[in-house]
Amino acid sequence: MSSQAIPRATSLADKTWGLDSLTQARFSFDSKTTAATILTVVISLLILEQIVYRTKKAHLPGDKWTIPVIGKFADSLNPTLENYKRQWYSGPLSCVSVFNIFIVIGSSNKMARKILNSPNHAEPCLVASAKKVLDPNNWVFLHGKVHADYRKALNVLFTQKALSIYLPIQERIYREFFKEWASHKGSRPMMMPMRDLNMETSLSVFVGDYITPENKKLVNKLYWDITTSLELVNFPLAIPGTKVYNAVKARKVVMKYLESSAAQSKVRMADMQNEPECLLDEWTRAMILSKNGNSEEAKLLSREYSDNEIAMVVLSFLFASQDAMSSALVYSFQLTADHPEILEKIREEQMRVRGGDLDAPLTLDLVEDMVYTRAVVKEVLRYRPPVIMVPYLTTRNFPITEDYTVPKGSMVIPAFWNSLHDETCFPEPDKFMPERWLPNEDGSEPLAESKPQNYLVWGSGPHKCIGPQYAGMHLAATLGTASVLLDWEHHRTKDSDEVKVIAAIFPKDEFIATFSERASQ
Ligand code: HEM
Repeated sequence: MSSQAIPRATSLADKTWGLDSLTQARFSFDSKTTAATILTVVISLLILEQIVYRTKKAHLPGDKWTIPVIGKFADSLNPTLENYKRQWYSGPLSCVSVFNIFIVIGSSNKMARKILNSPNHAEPCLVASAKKVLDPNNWVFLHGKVHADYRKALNVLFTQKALSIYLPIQERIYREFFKEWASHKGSRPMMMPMRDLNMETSLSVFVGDYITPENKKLVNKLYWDITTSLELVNFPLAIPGTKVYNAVKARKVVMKYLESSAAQSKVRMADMQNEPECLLDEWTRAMILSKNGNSEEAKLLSREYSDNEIAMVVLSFLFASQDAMSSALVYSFQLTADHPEILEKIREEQMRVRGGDLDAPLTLDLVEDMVYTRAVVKEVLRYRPPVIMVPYLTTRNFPITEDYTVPKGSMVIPAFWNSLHDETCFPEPDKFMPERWLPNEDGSEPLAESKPQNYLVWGSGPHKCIGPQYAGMHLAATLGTASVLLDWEHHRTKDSDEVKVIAAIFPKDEFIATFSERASQ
């Protein structure tokens, strides 16, 4: 090897140390020594990496050694439910390392809730790339009182009054999409068409007509770049060509549309003659009305939220809801196709609550009456929870149990699967059984409701999901309406029961199905 990389002082003209003699030092290059030095440094770093990993791991289950530098990166590129389950059932706490990020997973109900409810020790980081992708200033990264105040102000967007404005918008979109699904010749993977239905519904509910139909399509397309970049661990640098780079670019464009919508809504709602027609309108009107109010909520709302702040909230709603809702929708249709007797019961209930009138507009009361359909939705979310875990980051050493402290700067991940498959309240947990959510014959609460702390579908603690009412209404209304308008057939493949993870979980074959209008129509 001829390259001479590291200059080494090999002799001095005289043996006295000083600036003069130093400048006279003759440097020569010794390639063997250079190679040896590099090798020593590399080996030392690799040994150090293992020592640090072993020290952090302590007695937790997990690999004894970590793969140098990349750790379990290969697994995180191709996550499978089987691999995850192996990890979750290896102990209430277990660990892995990916790109030298030390990750502790809390899979028992106690550990998962402890992580979610310890805001002084851990805060959500969503996924490693989330701050870059969503903008570090996004409200979801706030903490403590500022965050709690923000949430209180946002509650106005999910009141019964607000939800009743959203429902007709949703129903109009379902019916349009169902027509398209039924007119499609032959079977196809339904994950993307169902994602499109969700995106169209979310955008129309959130920003109404402030974004044109063409631009909604563009936002939908751009948002896919955001979704695919939100892997648990991504290539760490946002350099051109990487998913994170594309996602940041997409977010900037999406934000422009959302900011413009917020500005238009403020103007339209300032005129009291105009009625609120979407979530943005609910917010901007509430801001105007609360200017003179004295309640705590009025004070929180009366602050002037900028177009940028409002747009970031809507972006966070899209981020938080889009993939989880698409996952829930896909599994709702797949599981009901695989269990025709359950679909039949949904149909019976839908015909009953709608009084046989399939054109009657949906109302919140009607959705409330759909007891069985809502039990199906609850079971879909338990059986295939869209969000299987939520990454948090420790902000200081976190003594999570008496004998283990998660080091500061580690990722700490509550995993929900074990809680939702706990046979003490969900007997035969791997069976899809909506009946488990219905009251017992004597009217008492079913066993499934006996440990509400186990139902971690929406998380827990200060960052618990803000949209369960909206999500539950959307899922029951979509499935219920589809059940009376459509027939659908699932074309099962060997991958139908396998799971892939794209932020949320989906059937690996993306649910291949055929839809047709119901013969009785
Ligand atoms: C089936 C649908 C959904 C599921 C399974 C789901 C699940 C979750 C989970 C597990 C979390 C993390 C909770 C935690 O850290 O403790 C979360 C947070 C959140 N979700 Fe949802 N979600 C859904 C739909 C929605 C919808 C429709 C919206 C808004 C319209 C929404 C808005 C949010 C927001 C804003 C947060 C962050 C809250 C905060 O940091 O304070 N989600 N969701």
